[in-house]
Amino acid sequence: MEVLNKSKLIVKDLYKKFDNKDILKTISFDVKEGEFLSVLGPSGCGKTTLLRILIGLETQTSGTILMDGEDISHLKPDERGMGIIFQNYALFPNMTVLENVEYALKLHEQTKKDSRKIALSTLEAIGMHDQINKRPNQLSGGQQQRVAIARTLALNPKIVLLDEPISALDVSMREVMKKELKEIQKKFNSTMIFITHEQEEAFYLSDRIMVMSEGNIEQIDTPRNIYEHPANQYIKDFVIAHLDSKLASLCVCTGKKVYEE
Ligand SMILES: Nc1ncnc2c1ncn2[C@@H]1O[C@H](COP(=O)(O)OP(=O)(O)OP(=O)(O)O)[C@@H](O)[C@H]1O
Repeated sequence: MEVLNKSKLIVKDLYKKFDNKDILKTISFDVKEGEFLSVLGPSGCGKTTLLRILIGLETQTSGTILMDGEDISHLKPDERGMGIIFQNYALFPNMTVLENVEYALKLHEQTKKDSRKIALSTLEAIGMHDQINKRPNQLSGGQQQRVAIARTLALNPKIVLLDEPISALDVSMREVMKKELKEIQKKFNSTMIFITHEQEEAFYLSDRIMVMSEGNIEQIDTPRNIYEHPANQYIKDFVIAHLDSKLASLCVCTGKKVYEE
């Protein structure tokens, strides 16, 4: 594999088997500093397993994970400096928005003293500063997801992993969150790995997309290169045909391209 100096994360020969079944079939890839990488694939292709191994909730059968050049393969989740955002928000229902964001900051020695200040400035950056005294059940799904994002970003993680974070939202809110997520990533200059089975989401949000099937990487490239130069028949069927059928008429109507430049 081409090893790039600017890589934030390098995954080398990652292999995972469950019950004698190969789930990740010796995959290698890198993620660059500040990059938004989507992992796109159908249900069961190994996306969640990959994400759980990256964050340390699952152990790989073999292979190495390097962050900033350091081998983190066997570190505990809280030693890896990664943040994770789940589909179901996972907010504490009995805490206010501010308390939810402050909670984890108070647990860390480096951020304990300034926890309120950091929580408030992150909520402000994410546009939730006028909701800080509300509890999660007083917020819309999109607002709850923004609080979950603020809670993760407040800790200043080296990499943010997003596990289908907008899938649970209704269609119109998904469109809003897609745009917001892109703005938030630019504002915080975060390195993000985004898990999704939605082709349009991946094409809209990503600098690069890693398309997976059955534990293999089928193609990893920019949306434009994947669209214009699909690597194989699988990409043509799973990605291009889907985008063409869903978006072609829309693009003709709006004059937009399938991918953002
Ligand atoms: N703890 C486990 N024990 C045994 N098999 C597992 C375990 N976790 C996942 N698998 C299997 O690994 C394969 C990949 O699952 P994984 O959840 O990583 O896929 P996915 O692409 O994230 O799918 P989805 O989008 O449905 O979550 C599946 O066949 C699944 O049954």
